[in-house]
Amino acid sequence: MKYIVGIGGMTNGGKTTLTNNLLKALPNCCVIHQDDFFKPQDQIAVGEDGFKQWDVLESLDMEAMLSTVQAWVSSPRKFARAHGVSVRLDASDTHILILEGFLLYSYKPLVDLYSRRYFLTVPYEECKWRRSRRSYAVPDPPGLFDGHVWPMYQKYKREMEANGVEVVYLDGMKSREELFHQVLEDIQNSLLNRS
Ligand SMILES: Nc1ncnc2c1ncn2[C@@H]1O[C@H](COP(=O)(O)OP(=O)(O)O)[C@@H](O)[C@H]1O
Ligand SMILES: O=C(O)c1ccc[n+]([C@@H]2O[C@H](COP(=O)([O-])O)[C@@H](O)[C@H]2O)c1
Ligand SMILES: [Mg+2]
Repeated sequence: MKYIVGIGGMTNGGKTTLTNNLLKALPNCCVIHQDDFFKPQDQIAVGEDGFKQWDVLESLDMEAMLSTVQAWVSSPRKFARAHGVSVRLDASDTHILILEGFLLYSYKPLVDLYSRRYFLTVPYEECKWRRSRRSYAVPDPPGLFDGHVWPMYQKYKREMEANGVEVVYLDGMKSREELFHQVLEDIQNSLLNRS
């Protein structure tokens, strides 16, 4: 069985942290990080607001991300080997792929592939505070959060809801451990129901 999990939601909701914890616990589990598909800086549009438009779908090479997902779908075993993930020979023939990122459910060719879509959120103030403590490959210029990051998050979330994309919302204010156990248990139950 092939099982694709989305760990989506807002920037600094805790997606990467949760994903790394799940990867250690789930057998035959590979990961694809959406952040690895940002286009080079010189291809990022500058908006009327003067900000580089990092937080839009067009800043990501989603075709390349889709090809990577298709490579896993066509042979999870080969994909795992190529990415240094050990495949348990004794385990049942279940293969799991985690897709992790902030715009997972806005790209049409991917949206129906998920077996389960999670969506992490924290309140505005917490998100802004966590973000202010992060250092990205390209540092945030002053005002980026309120001028670009937050409005784009709201826009894509609205669109996702308007399109009726079904997600399981997760409260990113819970502890790392609580979130890990909640999602691990949910995935395990969902896998049992399918087998
Ligand atoms: N459950 C949590 N509670 C408090 N802080 C968290 C939690 N999960 C992650 N963090 C912290 O929040 C920041 C963003 O986490 P990260 O996993 O990188 O988020 P994302 O990938 O969604 O941007 C990091 O400093 C991380 O240590
Ligand atoms: O990773 C990069 O190269 C990169 C370059 C510029 C900006 N980012 C930021 O990365 C954010 C998404 O990652 P994350 O972990 O915060 O969800 C998004 O809000 C972007 O503004 C990321
Ligand atoms: Mg991240």
